Amino acid sequence: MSFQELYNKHCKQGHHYTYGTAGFRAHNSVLDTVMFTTGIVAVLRSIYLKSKFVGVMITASHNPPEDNGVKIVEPHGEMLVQNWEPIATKLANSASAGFTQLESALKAITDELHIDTTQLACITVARDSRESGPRLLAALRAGISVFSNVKIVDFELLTTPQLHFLTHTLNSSSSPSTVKESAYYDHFISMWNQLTQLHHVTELPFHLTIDCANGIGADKVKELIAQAGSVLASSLSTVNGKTDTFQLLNESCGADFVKTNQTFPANCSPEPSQLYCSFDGDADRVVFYYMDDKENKFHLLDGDKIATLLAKLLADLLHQCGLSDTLNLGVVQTAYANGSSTKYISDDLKIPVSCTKTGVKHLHHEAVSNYDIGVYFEANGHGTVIFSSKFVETIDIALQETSKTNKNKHESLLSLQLFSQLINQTVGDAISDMLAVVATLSILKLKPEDWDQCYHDLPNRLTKVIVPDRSVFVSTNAERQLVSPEGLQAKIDELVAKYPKSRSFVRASGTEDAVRVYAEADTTENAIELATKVGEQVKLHD
Ligand SMILES: CC(=O)N[C@H]1[C@@H](OP(=O)(O)O)O[C@H](CO)[C@@H](O)[C@@H]1O
Ligand SMILES: [Mg+2]
Repeated sequence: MSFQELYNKHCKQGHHYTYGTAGFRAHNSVLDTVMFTTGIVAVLRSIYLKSKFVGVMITASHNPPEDNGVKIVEPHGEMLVQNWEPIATKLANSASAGFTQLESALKAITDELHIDTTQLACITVARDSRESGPRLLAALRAGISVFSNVKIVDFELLTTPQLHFLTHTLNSSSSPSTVKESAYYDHFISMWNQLTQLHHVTELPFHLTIDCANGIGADKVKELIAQAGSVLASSLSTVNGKTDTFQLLNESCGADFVKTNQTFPANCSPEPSQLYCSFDGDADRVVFYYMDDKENKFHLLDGDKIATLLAKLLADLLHQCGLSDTLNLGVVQTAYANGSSTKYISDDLKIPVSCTKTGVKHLHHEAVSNYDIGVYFEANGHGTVIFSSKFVETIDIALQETSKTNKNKHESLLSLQLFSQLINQTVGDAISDMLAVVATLSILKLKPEDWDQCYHDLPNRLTKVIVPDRSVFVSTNAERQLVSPEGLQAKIDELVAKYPKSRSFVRASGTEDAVRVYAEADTTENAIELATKVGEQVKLHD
């Protein structure tokens, strides 16, 4: 089919698209056009990067089942570079205006970036378990097929982090055609086995129940457990694993549900002191929780608690190897991190903390730019740890120089090395993060309550306000202050001054048509009251 025939078959006019916090996301019925143009963008990006594999993931993560979305993965597994987001947006909105507009926008981009569209493009694609996935994949493939010299590796159903990992693996491999999904399980199981054997872990200090949000993570974590040894198989079980009942995706379960409602998901019968975790719809985020044995209350162990647990272990290991002054460790958070966690990291752990804008692409960038070991997590459980090339070289050399007779140092160096590979460094990964947390708790012999003791969360509230035009809410200072609408920040400051230990900020969501209000204070009542009052001010200023 010609370019125009493909366009006519898959594209509709009239919808306005924006590449948001995590790519394009909307109701599936309006997404065919943007799938088509994202196929084109991925081809251009691959050619621009000299035929490296570029990934395209079709998912809408924690959104409702009828939504879907698409995001582009860079060759080494990062999110699409930010200066290409306007290109993706421009092509989508040109296609939405008409075929001639799309054709001329494409020509302008290829001319400006000197892209020769006859060169080879290499693309990896995958989708989550949503019902609209196959139809949207067809639109994406149609966009890719506008170009004649393309190699596509279709991994079919994957979690988002699996696609990131496999795209990176393909680009690093001397024989890409041999890279299969199994490379993911082989790698993480091998690292888990080596790390836990080094520390003589023969059983976990708890049973872990994994809520899979009825999403793609269910099939994939079951595959991992089936292939892993008996330690995991005997201590891990899954609930909410119905990937084939589309309408159940994220329904009363999953990381977003648990974090927002601060309660157990459906189909989970909690037992005191056992550990639980929830994935989101595409398994790139995870939160943990448990029920205490005194009051049988729900306790959330969110992204902040994960970050502090991992940062503490890594800081201790660095100290044991005598490398604390050579390799710098830092934690990256967003404004949504609980104030108590930030205080604990800087005052008690004495580890530097930075704050960035919402969205893992921002945290990742900050971690890579500043630290040899960069621990970054959003409070909602998105995150990972990245390790610099200096870290890799330093540990390699130290391992060669340290004799095995210096058992403690040798073991700490090896632990750091294995840990850096047990974590999926390309992007936050619910499965890999879960393994890292479980390994840490098992090595340190911590029960859920012990982990929770490091600091106590300040009571907080996150709410949404629907406004006619969220684009008027412009923020600065890592989204902690508003510059527009005029006068609103002063009102927020006035309100915050009235509550002890309080903090509040407002920002436009990048994934939903809403403005988010966050508030924390000394008591739950005060946090709720502050969030409500700030929300009222937002409504007055829209
Ligand atoms: C407060 C919050 O949780 N925001 C989420 C949400 O972004 P918003 O831009 O706030 O809609 O979705 C993002 C993508 O999944 C995630 O990275 C981010 O943390
Ligand atoms: Mg997700």
